[in-house]
Amino acid sequence: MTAHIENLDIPAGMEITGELPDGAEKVLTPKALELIVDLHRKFNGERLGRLEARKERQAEIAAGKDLDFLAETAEIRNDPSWQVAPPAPGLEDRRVEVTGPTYKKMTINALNSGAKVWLADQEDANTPQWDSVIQGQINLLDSLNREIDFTSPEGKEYKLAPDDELPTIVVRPRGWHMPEKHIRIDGEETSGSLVDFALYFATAGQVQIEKGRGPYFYLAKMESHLEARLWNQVFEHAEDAFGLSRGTIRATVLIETYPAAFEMEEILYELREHSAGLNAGRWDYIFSVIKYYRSRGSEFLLPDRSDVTMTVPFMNAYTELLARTCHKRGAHAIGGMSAFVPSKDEAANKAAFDKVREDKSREAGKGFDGSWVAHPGMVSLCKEVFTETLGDKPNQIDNKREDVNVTAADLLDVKSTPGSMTEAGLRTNVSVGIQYLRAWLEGNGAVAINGLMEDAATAEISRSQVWQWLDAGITLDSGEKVTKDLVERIVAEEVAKLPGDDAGWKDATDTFVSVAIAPDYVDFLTLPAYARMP
Ligand SMILES: CC(=O)SCCNC(=O)CCNC(=O)[C@H](O)C(C)(C)COP(=O)(O)OP(=O)(O)OC[C@H]1O[C@@H](n2cnc3c(N)ncnc32)[C@H](O)[C@@H]1OP(=O)(O)O
Ligand SMILES: O=CC(=O)O
Repeated sequence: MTAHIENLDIPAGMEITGELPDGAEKVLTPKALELIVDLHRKFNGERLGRLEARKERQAEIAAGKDLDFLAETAEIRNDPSWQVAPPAPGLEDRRVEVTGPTYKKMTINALNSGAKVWLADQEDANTPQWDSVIQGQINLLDSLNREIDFTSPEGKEYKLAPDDELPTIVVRPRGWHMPEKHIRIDGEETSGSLVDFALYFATAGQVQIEKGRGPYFYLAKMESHLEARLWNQVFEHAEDAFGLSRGTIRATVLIETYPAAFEMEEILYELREHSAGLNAGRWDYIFSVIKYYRSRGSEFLLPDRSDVTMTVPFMNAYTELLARTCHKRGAHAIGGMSAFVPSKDEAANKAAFDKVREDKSREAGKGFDGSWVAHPGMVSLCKEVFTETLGDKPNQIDNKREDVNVTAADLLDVKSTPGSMTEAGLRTNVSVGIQYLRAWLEGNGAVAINGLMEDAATAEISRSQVWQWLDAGITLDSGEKVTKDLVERIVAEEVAKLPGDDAGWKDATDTFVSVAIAPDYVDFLTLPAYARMP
């Protein structure tokens, strides 16, 4: 690590703190830094306003109002005339998308995976550790310039496949809620979203344009079409600032919050010139369902995390509506993440592949145009399954799914979810949550635990479920009522089972307990965790 800050051309009003990795000047260019300043001054106030609006909506739900399709935007939904832009170059065929963080080795492995798209993640599979934020941008730029290679400590060499075999890169910046504490402007903390967007857009994004593709993004955790409008304004501003034509930037929006499921059409509409469709972000969606209805009693209590599958009524309804909405508007519908990853154990490996096959087949049958896998080992399987449905066609946007008629009541039908609330489920939530948080605090945003990919979204489910069960004082299958004492006892017992001494688990345990047991629900566990990060 070398501090290069004194060598950077830092615009007036900007302050950068924290050490920088070698090569940082390649991405912290004057144009990129000026864009960050510009975007911050123009849009940060609105971003903070949108975050306040989230709190107001949450308070309305807590007071008994239900989410519903918006009356004020009915005209947009009822207007059959509008469509989103046709797919941009490199985004026509998205039958398999591999996701993963932008660490150097994983960048090369993801790009060599044979997927059609790589979701280069600066969000849930990553941590906002300052070094990772900047190094990830360097890796993206270096890979486009074919200046990336890696040698493992064991001497294994990693090199990029030829250009025409590489997937299209789609970057997922941090969500609107995350700050970037190492860059301040006019004395104010900046937005992680705007920093990630601007650094990529101004550097690697411009190389993408030269190569005939573009700066493409996945937009995470949005809660309303007004948040999508804000992104659209950011895109227009950036395109104008760089003299680019409208629609050069493209964005696929993750529908992964409960309120956003009621505004899918409006979100497509707001971004229509920049839209590259929607994705069914299932894990964050479950987290958001718990978050929004956490205090609304037994109708909104979810059973064990493992019981909340894609076939339960409220999850089925949301994915049906997503496929229908996208295809009605000429947009791609992209499926979500099956969390099963390959295993060295033969039986577990077969079970993982069977589960992923089943999941991807169901999505292809619903009309999705492609889907996500968490691991390069699953790329061929997903490609094969979607090809069974798509054949040579790049997508199935022509499958309009006019048979789908999902109502607000269907989306809200949480009470029909079969399953039970068990002590084993509580223990898993505690153990997995703490193990994940330790990895996160040490700078690793995604890990495999018990054969499942765990990232920030799945950890949010675990800690939210503990909070909800405790708040509701539910009785477990064991006959025990969930109380603060019980959770604390289970935390101690589960930590004792983990390898190493308890001291090594202290930060993660404290963070978990602070969000799982606190009387006031914390909106994102990554916020207190980020506060613990240097
Ligand atoms: C809810 C959501 O938001 S989902 C999207 C966000 N989440 C993600 O993107 C998770 C992505 N997946 C991962 O990070 C990883 O697959 C993990 C952490 C779950 C498992 O990783 P590992 O424990 O390294 O798995 P494993 O040992 O089987 O990996 C085998 C090889 O594949 C590589 N690999 C595994 N997953 C990925 C990936 N997603 N991208 C690139 N390379 C990968 C590993 O680096 C390793 O490479 P090597 O053999 O050259 O050393
Ligand atoms: O971001 C994806 C999800 O499933 O959550």
